[in-house]
Amino acid sequence: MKLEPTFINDLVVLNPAVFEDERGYFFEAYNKSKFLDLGIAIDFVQDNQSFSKRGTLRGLHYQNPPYAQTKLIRVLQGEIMDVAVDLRKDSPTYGQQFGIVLSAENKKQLLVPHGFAHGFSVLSETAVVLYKCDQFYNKESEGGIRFDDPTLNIDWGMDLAAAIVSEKDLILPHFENCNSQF
Ligand SMILES: Cc1cn([C@H]2C[C@H](O)[C@@H](COP(=O)(O)OP(=O)(O)O[C@H]3O[C@H](C)C(=O)[C@H](O)[C@H]3O)O2)c(=O)[nH]c1=O
Repeated sequence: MKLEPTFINDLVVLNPAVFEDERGYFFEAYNKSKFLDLGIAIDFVQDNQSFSKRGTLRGLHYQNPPYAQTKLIRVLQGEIMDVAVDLRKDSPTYGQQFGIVLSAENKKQLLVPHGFAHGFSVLSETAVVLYKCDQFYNKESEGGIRFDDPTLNIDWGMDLAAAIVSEKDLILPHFENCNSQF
């Protein structure tokens, strides 16, 4: 497992050691001891999995403290544009975003710490996304930002006019009005 820092502190990409042979491949997606060796001391408590059709856009979501979540995101099938936005008010990269293509093919994982809004768009026919969380779901603490916020101007890698978005996500506030408490 190799850790690839990004320009945003604590937001990192993880690249697994993949063992391939004539049968296919094997890799350790999570190993607590190896994560500790990389300086990542996280106790995950919940695994989430979602299936989405091409053009689906989920997010941007976060949970406010004390239910803030670190998420370790990977793609089991298909390809997504995964995006995290830094909401930490004291961060030098506050309001800045990082996007990366995660796919079953590249096997990359994105570790999104507390203090970020997270979302993804589906670039393949379908996508199965699995993400580990270090805090349980808490609906009351949920917050979010519109995926098409003009200030963030996120490139989701797709035509937003055709985005498949939940009712809930269509009424999320803009960045400047979000209720983030980080
Ligand atoms: C997140 C979550 C949801 N639910 C229930 C609540 C709803 O009845 C149903 C669908 O939830 P929602 O529409 O919020 O699912 P997504 O839009 O995929 O939400 C996720 O989207 C982006 C990508 C994220 O990063 C968040 O982890 C998460 O908010 O599952 C649960 O029971 N447990 C959970 O942890």
